[in-house]
Amino acid sequence: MSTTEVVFNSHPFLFAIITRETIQMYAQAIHKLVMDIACKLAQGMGLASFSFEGWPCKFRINKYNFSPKTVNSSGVQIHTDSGFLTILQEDENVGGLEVMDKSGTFVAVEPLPGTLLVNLGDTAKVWSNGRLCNVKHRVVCKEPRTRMSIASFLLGPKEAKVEAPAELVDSSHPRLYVPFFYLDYRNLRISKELQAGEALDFSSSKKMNESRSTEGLSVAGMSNLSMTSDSVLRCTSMCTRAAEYSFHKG
Ligand SMILES: O=C(O)CCC(=O)C(=O)O
Ligand SMILES: [Fe+2]
Repeated sequence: MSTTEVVFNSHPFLFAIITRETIQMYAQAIHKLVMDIACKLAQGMGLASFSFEGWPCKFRINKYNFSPKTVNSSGVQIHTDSGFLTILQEDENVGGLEVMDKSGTFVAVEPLPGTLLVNLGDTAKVWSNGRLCNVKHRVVCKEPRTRMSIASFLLGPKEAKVEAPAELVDSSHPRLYVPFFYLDYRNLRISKELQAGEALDFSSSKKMNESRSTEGLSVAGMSNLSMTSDSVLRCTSMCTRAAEYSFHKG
């Protein structure tokens, strides 16, 4: 049976309170859940045999150093997640997460102990040819208390391009996005400071046709960009990445 290999990158203080075994168990359980949900989404779109095996996952522990001075300011600025799907384990006591609804209004997500929150990212929108929606969200400091959250991400494929499977493309659903490599897309979001899904325009088939450009637009937009940490842009000094773990089936 394969195991989940966990690559650690942790703040030293965490090891005092969380053991390696606990982290490994969490990673295994959340990996299974992430894959189950992704497969069910694919099944729901008639793609029962689509496999997300090998798509990288990671989870991150966020620590928000909220204080009386930071009330009403931004903990994490508006963004979409770049990957396929995210499972959020919110702080059970301290709220602050807000998601944007269809009308563009931010709605607060109140803490609900014992629950997990699932949201979809840019990769899901491209992969589903626009059927699944990426969700804009942010974190605002509501009260002067330290806030912790765990965000687990199913990212995009490493070797293959992000693209809608042929079954989701036909004459009434033309391909909305020119296929691209996930890492190129993440780098583009960072370098252009377009963290709320706008970077998808660089791969939009419609925009490319309008500008009578070809695939070159995505290549020009997405190549030769160096990789940096996307926490640099999204997080304020209030939010630190206390730990990050990458995991995959090995
Ligand atoms: O801390 C939260 O509730 C949200 C974190 C988040 O949106 C992210 O890490 O992408
Ligand atoms: Fe997020």
